[in-house]
Amino acid sequence: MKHSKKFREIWVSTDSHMIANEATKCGAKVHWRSRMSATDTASSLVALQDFIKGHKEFDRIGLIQCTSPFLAVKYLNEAFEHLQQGYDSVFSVTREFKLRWKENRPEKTFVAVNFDPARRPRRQDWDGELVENGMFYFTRRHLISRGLIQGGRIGVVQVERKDSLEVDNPADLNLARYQSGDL
Ligand SMILES: CC(=O)N[C@H]1[C@H]([C@H](O)[C@H](O)CO)O[C@](O)(C(=O)O)C[C@@H]1O
Repeated sequence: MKHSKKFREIWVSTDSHMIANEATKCGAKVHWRSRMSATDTASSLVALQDFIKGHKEFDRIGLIQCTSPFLAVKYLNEAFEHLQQGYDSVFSVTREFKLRWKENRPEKTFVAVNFDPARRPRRQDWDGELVENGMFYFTRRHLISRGLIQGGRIGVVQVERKDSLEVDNPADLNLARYQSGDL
């Protein structure tokens, strides 16, 4: 984020003194989360709503999730270009080539969701699908106030598969360590 030199201010939203200390050491400002937005089940939207309540000065806000360790400046630069072109919200996605199936209950039968089994696509013949990878979300204050992270004119930044890992459990953390050469 710092290396992109595009942010007016960088804030870390937390209720932890340890994280706040680290943030300050790195030159970020600290937003102390309200109790309601610092629970295990609070969504990012709730955290954003909590942030804008205390910071009326920002119209555009970028939420960078620390669970995406392979964030790169090139992706942020692309997001900024989109914002300059007039997009209201821009978020990160990865192109996936997954054939998805849905379970019918209670019959326990299955139907294809995103392809026709009679005409199974090959990756090479298919554009695939854009899937959120949780790396970042740029948005506007008025959208957050309305309970939206994505809205208005919506744009995306495509992140390479190798950079799109999201850490959600200990196995992901091991993978991230392995990928970054820490293991
Ligand atoms: C901005 C946003 O909505 N963040 C949400 C993310 C993203 O949906 C996910 O990272 C996309 O891959 O998921 C959670 O962490 C989750 O479900 O555990 C909840 C969090 O509120």
